Amino acid sequence: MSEIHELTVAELAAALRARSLSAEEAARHFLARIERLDARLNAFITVTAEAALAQAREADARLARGEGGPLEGVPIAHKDIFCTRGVRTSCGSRMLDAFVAPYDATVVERLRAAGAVMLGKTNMDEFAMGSSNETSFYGPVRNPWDPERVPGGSSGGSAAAVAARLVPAATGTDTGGSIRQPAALTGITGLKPTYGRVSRWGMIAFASSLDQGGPMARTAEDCALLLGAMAGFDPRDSTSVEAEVPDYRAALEAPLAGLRIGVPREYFGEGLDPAVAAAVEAALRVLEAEGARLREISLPNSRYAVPAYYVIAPAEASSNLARYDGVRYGYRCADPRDLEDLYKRTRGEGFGAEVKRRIMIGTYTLSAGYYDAYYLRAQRVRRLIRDDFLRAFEEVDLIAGPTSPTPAFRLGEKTDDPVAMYLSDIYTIAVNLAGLPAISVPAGFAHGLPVGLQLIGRHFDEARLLGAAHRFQRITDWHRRAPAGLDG
Ligand SMILES: NC(=O)C[C@H](N)C(=O)O
Repeated sequence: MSEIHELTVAELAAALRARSLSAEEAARHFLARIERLDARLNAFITVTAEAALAQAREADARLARGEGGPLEGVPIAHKDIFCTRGVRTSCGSRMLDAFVAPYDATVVERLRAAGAVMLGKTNMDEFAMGSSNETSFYGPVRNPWDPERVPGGSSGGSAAAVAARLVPAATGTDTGGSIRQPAALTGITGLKPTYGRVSRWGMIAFASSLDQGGPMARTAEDCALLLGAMAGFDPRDSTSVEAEVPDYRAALEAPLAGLRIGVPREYFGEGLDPAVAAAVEAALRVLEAEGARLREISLPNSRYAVPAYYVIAPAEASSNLARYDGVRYGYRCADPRDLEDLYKRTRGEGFGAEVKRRIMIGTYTLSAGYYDAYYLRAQRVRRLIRDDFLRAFEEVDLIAGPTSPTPAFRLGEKTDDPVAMYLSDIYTIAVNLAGLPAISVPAGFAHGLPVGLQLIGRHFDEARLLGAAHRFQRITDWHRRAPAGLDG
């Protein structure tokens, strides 16, 4: 058997079920790796070693009785945006540095019920606002492929942990690209499900009409396994959809032959690194050689996606983050003079610069006199963007293009230029505005750094997305490449 940390979730689950490996052994192996390597990466905010070993022993007992769920004994990590009962849930912010969640998020509960063992909580941009993990109160995460570079964000800790084989899979959330962009920049696979597919209950809110949790792992097959456990209706989330959860794993072997793939002209324009374009084009040729039929399409409103998002997401954020007032829970400033002083200093000291910027933008665009000019117009643009996709999906089954316009950039490179940072999500944001599912799959290298191919599907067509990604991974080995130098 190969080294434990080289096994995929599917392989680990099979080895555990066959009892050629115990859940306790697996947990100890990954915990030791985290202990040895994470000081360099900063991928974890909290490691829950003792609880993990206790969960692993329970999994072993169930496996010994021939019981247990599909992920029984498989170690995972949760982005620190998911509430975990009795465990700090910081959302990457000083505001929640001391917050211990009183309950588990639905995603946490479901993965636990499927048998997964939680090793800890991963680092992230503060309140998921960022594309580089540099806005975290706990410091930046480093990219395992090059420690001078960012892993992407906001689920950068989950991405780095999976890429460095500190854990075989992790959860992430994606509001404008936060699963797919870090997956692309670290050479792993990440799926953003359809809005409403996965419950947002217990997932700390950033922009509620866009936020969606999803799996991050090395392979599409593993993402299928995780999504199967995470997805489904939840009466506690009014936006979760009452639609049956298909057997994603069973749908993996659907052939690529005959699949109609649209390639948007707008995704290959200005700002795209030519080396990234070359890798993505080569990946498209691979799909074509397998029988997929490529055709150029147009998504004419693409260029309005980033501006519309940066009106809508901050507006929702300013409303969601109003709850952090020093009264109910979270950070409270010392010795407030009166209520106003309590509010001002709590929020002034508890939030970082990027979060404050978004709260101010959102408050501005929602204020009387500006609401129609900004918020309402952005909502109309959102509809046009969604219509572009729906029209395209009358002619094609999937849409393919780059996930990110560049590979991983250097730490500090974009921190003084928010617009440059926001443009990292130029190909991912429209998908959230339209509520569609999309996956990023490793598709080669540019300047020695991983490149992601993005596949976008129709609403609730995750099975087809995962199938196409899986077939691609059967004939390529980009997803098997591991960053060098970590174990040296
Ligand atoms: N949360 C996300 O999906 C990331 C996006 N870059 C943002 O800062 O809003």
